[in-house]
Amino acid sequence: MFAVVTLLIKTESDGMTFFMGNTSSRLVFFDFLVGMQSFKWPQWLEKLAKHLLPSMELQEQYDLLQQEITDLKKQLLEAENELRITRHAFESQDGILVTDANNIILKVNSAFTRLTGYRQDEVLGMTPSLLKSGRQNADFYRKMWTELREHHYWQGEVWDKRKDGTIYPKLLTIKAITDDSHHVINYIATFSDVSQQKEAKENIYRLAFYDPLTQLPNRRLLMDRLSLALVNSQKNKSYGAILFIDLDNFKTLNDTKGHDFGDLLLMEVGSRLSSSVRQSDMVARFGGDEFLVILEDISSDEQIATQGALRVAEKVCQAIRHTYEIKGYHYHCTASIGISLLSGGNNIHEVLRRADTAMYHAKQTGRDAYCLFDPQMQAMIEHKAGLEADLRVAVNQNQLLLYYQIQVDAEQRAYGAEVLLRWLHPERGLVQPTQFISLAEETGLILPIGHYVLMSACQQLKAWEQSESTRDLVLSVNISIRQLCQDDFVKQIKDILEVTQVNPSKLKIELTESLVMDGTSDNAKKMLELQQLGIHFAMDDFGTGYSSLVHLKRLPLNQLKIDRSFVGNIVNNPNDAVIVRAIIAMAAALDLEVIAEGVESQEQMEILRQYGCKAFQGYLFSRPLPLEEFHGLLH
Ligand SMILES: Nc1nc2c(ncn2[C@@H]2O[C@@H]3COP(=O)(O)O[C@H]4[C@@H](O)[C@H](n5cnc6c(=O)[nH]c(N)nc65)O[C@@H]4COP(=O)(O)O[C@H]3[C@H]2O)c(=O)[nH]1
Repeated sequence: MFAVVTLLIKTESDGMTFFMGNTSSRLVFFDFLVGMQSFKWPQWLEKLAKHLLPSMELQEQYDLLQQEITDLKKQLLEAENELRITRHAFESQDGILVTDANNIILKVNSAFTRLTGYRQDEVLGMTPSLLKSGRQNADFYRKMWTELREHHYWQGEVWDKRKDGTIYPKLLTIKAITDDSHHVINYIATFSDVSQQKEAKENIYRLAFYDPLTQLPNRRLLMDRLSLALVNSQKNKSYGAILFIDLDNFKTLNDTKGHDFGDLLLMEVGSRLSSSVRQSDMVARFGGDEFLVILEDISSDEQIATQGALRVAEKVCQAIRHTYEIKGYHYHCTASIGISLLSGGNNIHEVLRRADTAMYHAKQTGRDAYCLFDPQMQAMIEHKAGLEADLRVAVNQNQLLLYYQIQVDAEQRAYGAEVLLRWLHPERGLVQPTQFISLAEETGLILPIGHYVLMSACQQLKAWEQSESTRDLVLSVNISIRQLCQDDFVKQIKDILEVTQVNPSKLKIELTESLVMDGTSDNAKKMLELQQLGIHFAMDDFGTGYSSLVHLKRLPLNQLKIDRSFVGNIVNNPNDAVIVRAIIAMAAALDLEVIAEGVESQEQMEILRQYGCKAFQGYLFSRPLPLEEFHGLLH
């Protein structure tokens, strides 16, 4: 019963070695070294059993063996499948590197070669450190190995170097393989090149946090950094500052030279700002033509911090002031800067509001200036905000009144009047236009106000047609450049003329010199169209702006209005007298009428008359009056 048989069978097809051992009981053991494919088990087993086993036991042993073999075949097929899966997995898209316990490379897959540039034969026997780029320090690797020792697993991003020297980021996973006694026998590292994902992520980040035009941090990133700066300021007990920078007259540049030109200027301003401050300071584009600089940790002394911030503001002003060369043009640009100190107690919106207020103040003081926030400014801003709210109500509640100031000829006969607006405020009383017109312009309220004035003036002209004494009067109406810039301005005037049925030649529109000169040729076209209807145009405050003859010739004007600052000095200041004389001569040469405003004395009138001036307006004849009083003046 105890027959010991050892068989060694080799198949030609698979090169398989197959041992069959002790068959004395049911014990049969097989040792498979390699998988096998086609083997006719039942036939050879039958033959084998016949030779080896006593006949009486033949059937029993045969059945047993057959069962064993069937199980074995099943296991073999399973192992074979697993092997196939492992082979496919090893040849995946991810690089795979297998080392022994000493980190010596045993095997790499073809993706490894594709990703690193190294063939298997070049790396066998080496350690993975040949892939190091040097971007991670020793501490990084120390932590990695600690984790591998403790958890047998590590994953992270690593910058490695390819065979050609290029450095790339990869996502690396390392697993330690252990034997039954928990000793590490291998390390398997899998990795993928994450350059593209990283690049995509960076692009998304750039889009979300950087301004695409200037490449500077945008408002969102700035707000993050500003809140951090406030936290740091509190922690370090030191003062920082923000500079709120707004370019002067940027809109005019954009309108006249086009957006391309404006974009190039913004890019250049951005780079000048960056080079005017320390690397650690942040320059951001806040929006449009507004930039913001955060200066952190200037000093723990408020006075010194203030001085520091003012010095930077001066430097920034200077940098912006240098001439720009854009598309072959030499362009001059300035900025208004508001400064607000950063200290721990403030909140982000408060700091921004203060800087904005100070910037506004810098603009008011004549631009190309910087200004440190002080609480009085706040009061001024609040007053302005109150005025603005009231002005909105004023438009709807008919608190705006038209006053009329007479205009006379050389014989002091009334030939017309200028309409001047007054605001009858329920609490403040009569408010002069100098106190609310620029606010109305800033807020856009000038559009409904201006329309109301024009409509009322035309209605008045129509009413004057009824009376002999007023029938021939011409009414001058001030127009803001914002009104003229409206696309439908011509239509608005035509509609008013249509509704009121007034003679257009009785209406004169007054425009300020500097504003018209700044405007686009579109404005000149609109003026021409209106002039063709019969409307007249006067240039107000003449002599105080650019006084460019070229522009003057291009505009469809009928009258120049000599500014009252020259008229006021005509008696005592020979320079002003010369200017007035020149204006009158020039108007004659250009075939334009001329009127002197602000005539307060007989002496002034005499001199003006001698110079050839034929029309006059001023307190000498009358102050601006309400309609009733103006009528009284005519009779
Ligand atoms: N010192 C002195 N001043 C004299 C004399 N004669 C007249 N004035 C003042 O000079 C200003 C002349 O108006 P402006 O140059 O068009 O300057 C106007 C005009 O630019 C603006 N404005 C007034 N009404 C309107 C309006 O309806 N629309 C627009 N857009 N602006 C207006 O407000 C400015 C100021 O208007 P007012 O305060 O009424 O001031 C008026 C008038 O009261 C004089 O002999 N001496």
